Amino acid sequence: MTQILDGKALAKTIQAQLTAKVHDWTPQVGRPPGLAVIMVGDNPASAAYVRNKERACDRVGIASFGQKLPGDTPQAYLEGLIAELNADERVDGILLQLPVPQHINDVTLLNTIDPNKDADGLHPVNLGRLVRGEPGLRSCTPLGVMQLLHANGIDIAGKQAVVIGRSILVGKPMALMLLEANATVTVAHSRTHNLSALTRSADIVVSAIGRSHFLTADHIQAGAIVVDVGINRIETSAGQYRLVGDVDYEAVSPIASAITPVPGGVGPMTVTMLLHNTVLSYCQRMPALAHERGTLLS
Ligand SMILES: Nc1nc(=O)c2c([nH]1)NC[C@@H]1CN(c3ccc(C(=O)N[C@@H](CCC(=O)O)C(=O)O)cc3)C=[N+]21
Ligand SMILES: [Mg+2]
Repeated sequence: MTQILDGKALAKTIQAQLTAKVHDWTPQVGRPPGLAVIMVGDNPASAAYVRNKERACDRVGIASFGQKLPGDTPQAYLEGLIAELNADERVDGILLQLPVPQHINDVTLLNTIDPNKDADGLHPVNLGRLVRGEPGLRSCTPLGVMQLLHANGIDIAGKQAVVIGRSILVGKPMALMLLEANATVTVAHSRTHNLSALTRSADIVVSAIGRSHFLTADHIQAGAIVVDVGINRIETSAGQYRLVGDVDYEAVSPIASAITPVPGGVGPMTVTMLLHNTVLSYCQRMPALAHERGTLLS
């Protein structure tokens, strides 16, 4: 029997734990944790994600300081806004929703976010902490994948893991987290030769490429663990949109020993780890909660 790695269910459990802690801590601190999501332009997929994130904040008791800005907002305005949010005591987490419009330099902006409020874990300081194996804020999607594997009792140490995709948001931090958990990690990407031979030798395959039905039965060895980070919208024959991952689920799931569905796998975990990072940052910034640090995901 293939184990379905149910991200929706785990997200619900972790969000309930976070809710209880936020409920206890808000009176102690005198304010709830706060998250500011900055969205520039009106990409409909981004708008849907941002709405999801705000609804999840509401459920958990995190205050939202969302900013939806027009697509022609100047770089200097965004730098000023981030400086304000860095200085705002009510804000524990800041996230710049990606992608941003062409005229915006996202790297420059991400580098101006206070590393201790960097809810996405994309600041060089937090990436450096991850490389060194130090505690810090970590990229939400790979952190969510690690939680999902851990909560389902999947042993990582000594396994061959192949991560497909090398983005700074997913592929690179994913490889580092698997390495930290003692996997033997290979990072594959669009220039990799003979990908299917490589993935067929893997015990764990994480796909983060963004192409629907890319990973087929030919790519997977029997008993492998398959994690699908892809979020692709495809048009159905009825003219509607359906969310699918990178993995041909029907073909791959009978071969795998464990697999994440899309939707309901990695996506809900990403949102939950964003909430987690915001609460972690709150905990680390508030002296009243000093004794609680390190208890969050245990
Ligand atoms: N700075 C930044 N950080 C991000 O973490 C970030 C980003 N920019 N830009 C876009 C991607 C995408 N992303 C998702 C979050 C939740 C779901 C999610 O909740 N998915 C649900 C379904 C959602 C639906 O039905 O539309 C699921 O898979 O079950 C998906 C994708 C975060 N991203
Ligand atoms: Mg890539």
